[in-house]
Amino acid sequence: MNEVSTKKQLPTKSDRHKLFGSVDPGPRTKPEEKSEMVDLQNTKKDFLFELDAVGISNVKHPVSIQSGIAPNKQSTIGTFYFASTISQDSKGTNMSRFTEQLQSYSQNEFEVNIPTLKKFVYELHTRLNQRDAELSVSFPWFFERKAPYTGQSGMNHAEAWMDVRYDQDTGYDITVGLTGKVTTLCPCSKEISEYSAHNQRGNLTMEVKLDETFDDSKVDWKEVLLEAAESNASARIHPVLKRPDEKMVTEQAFENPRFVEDMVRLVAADLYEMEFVEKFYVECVNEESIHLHDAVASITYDKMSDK
Ligand SMILES: Nc1nc2c(ncn2[C@@H]2O[C@H](COP(=O)(O)OP(=O)(O)OP(=O)(O)O)[C@@H](O)[C@H]2O)c(=O)[nH]1
Repeated sequence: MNEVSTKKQLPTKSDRHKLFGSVDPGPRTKPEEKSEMVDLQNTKKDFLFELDAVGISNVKHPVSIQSGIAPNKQSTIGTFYFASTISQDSKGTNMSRFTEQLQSYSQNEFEVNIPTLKKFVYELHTRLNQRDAELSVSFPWFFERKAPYTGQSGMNHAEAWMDVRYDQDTGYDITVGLTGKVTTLCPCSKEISEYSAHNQRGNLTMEVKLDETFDDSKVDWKEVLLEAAESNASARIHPVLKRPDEKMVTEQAFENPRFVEDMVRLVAADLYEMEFVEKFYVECVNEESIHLHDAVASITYDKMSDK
């Protein structure tokens, strides 16, 4: 017996598009050459207010970073924000210039470090014809971590970011930050219980304004901030722990109980002692294991005015 073919005979692709609502192009009345197009963005009038910032955000781009901890050079994904102020008499910024500028840095691997980002924002302010320009980039930073007893290693990561501004009147302003995770063991629980103590994963966020002499080819600020968080915690977090390691971190956490307030104050003290830090913000958010909610504490401190 012959098989009956059941294959559908479909309309052509262009007929299918029409079937689903596509229409032929209408008459063309507006110019297609750039030189003849209206340039709304560059209209000059009194537009009522100057704006603090106009730009683009959530721009993903591959970048490379240097790290004080292995792997010392790594590729990662940067999420960028670019902006500048605009004057009261400018209708809009030229948004294509932000991504044009980014593309000009991507020809060779875009290594995000302080000198490169300073050069980037300086050129951006010139390209935009504005008195300032700002760039923020955040990225996952990976670092090798060895287990405390067996030395078995694995890869941890933290979220890091850099914010670099240039203003032709005031110069550069550089802020860096990091959110790292730590173990915290509750001091209250330890104190009141016959045995054990609940503990949680703490998210430590530090943001610092760097002084202008800071040289990121000599000091890795990511490593320094991570150490400030971890060295003050109940215990560090590890990707690989064998039993002798687990025993060590469990006992270490019990020997070093911390409230969120303790974490913030201890990390603040470390940042206060760092010569290259001018201002800082520290926040600890503990994902409580005995609650559905988190415990939080934070501090903002300006070392220049000592408050
Ligand atoms: N200012 C402004 N631009 C927008 C907005 N939304 C989209 N655009 C952008 O407008 C851009 C095109 O404008 P411009 O960058 O000024 O283009 P252009 O005038 O050809 O650029 P230049 O040659 O550098 O002057 C596109 O990249 C769009 O992303 C908005 O809300 N405000």
